[in-house]
Amino acid sequence: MEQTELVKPETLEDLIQTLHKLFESDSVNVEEVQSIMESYDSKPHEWMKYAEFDQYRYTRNLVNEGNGKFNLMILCWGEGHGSSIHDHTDSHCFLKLLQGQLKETLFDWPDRTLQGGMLQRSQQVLLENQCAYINDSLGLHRVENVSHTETAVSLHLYSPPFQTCRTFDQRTGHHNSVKMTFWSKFGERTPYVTSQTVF
Ligand SMILES: N[C@@H](CS(=O)O)C(=O)O
Ligand SMILES: [Fe+2]
Repeated sequence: MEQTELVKPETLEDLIQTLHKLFESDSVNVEEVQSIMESYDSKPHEWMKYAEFDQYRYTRNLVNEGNGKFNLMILCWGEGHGSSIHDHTDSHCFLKLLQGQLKETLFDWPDRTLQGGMLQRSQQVLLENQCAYINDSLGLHRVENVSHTETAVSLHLYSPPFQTCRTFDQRTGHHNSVKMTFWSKFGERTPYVTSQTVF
């Protein structure tokens, strides 16, 4: 895999332009994308306009559609908000902390002989500017803002983009397919739909 000459992105806009370049080719260099995302030092004034919080659950705010190659979005987590255990629909998933901390719990895929619930494999707490990576071949995850006093904001890149994923019941391993919605797109609130994903 050829290495692209990577300059540290000073602004969120620089990061987006660099990501467009990295995704021009059809093969994704995971290490390159992860390091370029990690190298951007979060500046709240650059992403504040996308940061919308909801009282009950984390919000997903679309920032850029990556020339169709990826979706870049900002997720805002109120105190104690967390996701279900879920997959990523065979896409690459990069998760960078812009503010606060998030706990990621990795799970093995449930198998038929599931006794005593899905196997929790590992946990990590992601700190500001750190970037994690997952894809379905690595497993499933649950992501939580476990703080009772601080919110968290994270930057996510999914390639290829996807609109549905599967959530898993930790006790039984049974899964449901869910549609994933955006709270806002490009800084504008999306119209409220009753079938908002409780994700
Ligand atoms: N993959 C989740 C967010 S996460 O942090 O797992 C989503 O796109 O809503
Ligand atoms: Fe996820």
